[in-house]
Amino acid sequence: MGTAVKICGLMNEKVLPVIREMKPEYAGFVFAPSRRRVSVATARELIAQLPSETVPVGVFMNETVAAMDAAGRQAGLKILQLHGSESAETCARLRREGWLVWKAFPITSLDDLKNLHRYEVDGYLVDAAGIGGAGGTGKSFPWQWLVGVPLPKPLILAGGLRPDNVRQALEEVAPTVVDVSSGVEIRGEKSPRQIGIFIRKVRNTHDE
Ligand SMILES: O=C(O)c1ccccc1NCC(=O)[C@H](O)[C@H](O)COP(=O)(O)O
Repeated sequence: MGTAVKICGLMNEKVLPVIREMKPEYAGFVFAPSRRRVSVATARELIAQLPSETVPVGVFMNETVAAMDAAGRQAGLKILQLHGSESAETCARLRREGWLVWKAFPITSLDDLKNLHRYEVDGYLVDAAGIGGAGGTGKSFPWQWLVGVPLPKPLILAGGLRPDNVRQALEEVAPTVVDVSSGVEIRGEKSPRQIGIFIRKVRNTHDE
């Protein structure tokens, strides 16, 4: 199986044709404070139009279990991605409620990689560190830090990925999923063309 793709920060219907054509494995909806934040109602409308192959992921930062559970049910999410300082116990509670949980870890040094082992979750997302741990910065951390380090799986690589560097990331890190937001935007808006190019690069179906 090849590496899966998550296109994060979907906000409106303009991207739906390319999502329906390319069928990325995951689509992300940001509920955390962000310029990409969507309401539960908007997410619900977009999620209802995703192809069946694309799993909807909700991105939260430091929300209560009750708020995430309610938003997740209303919007029709399948995976909750926790991008703040949520504890291992918060993740465990959500899993007991039946949610699949991806925990995001901002990586600023090799030491940060030790945090992954403190959690038992369904995905370990390593990302560059934005303010308060926020993602969607378009910045990357040195992926070489991941090479040869035993890490729990599935591993989701995020932060500063673009169509022109994603093949290198795949070769160096071989993650389970690559997660992109800024790298498929033009002037702050998701670009259907860049989304298509990115997914083709990952699937190695682009013209060299
Ligand atoms: O995307 C955001 O604006 C965001 C805000 C707050 C917390 C998380 C956020 N995004 C999470 C993601 O999964 C992004 O895809 C990931 O951080 C990669 O972003 P980018 O470097 O822009 O590709």
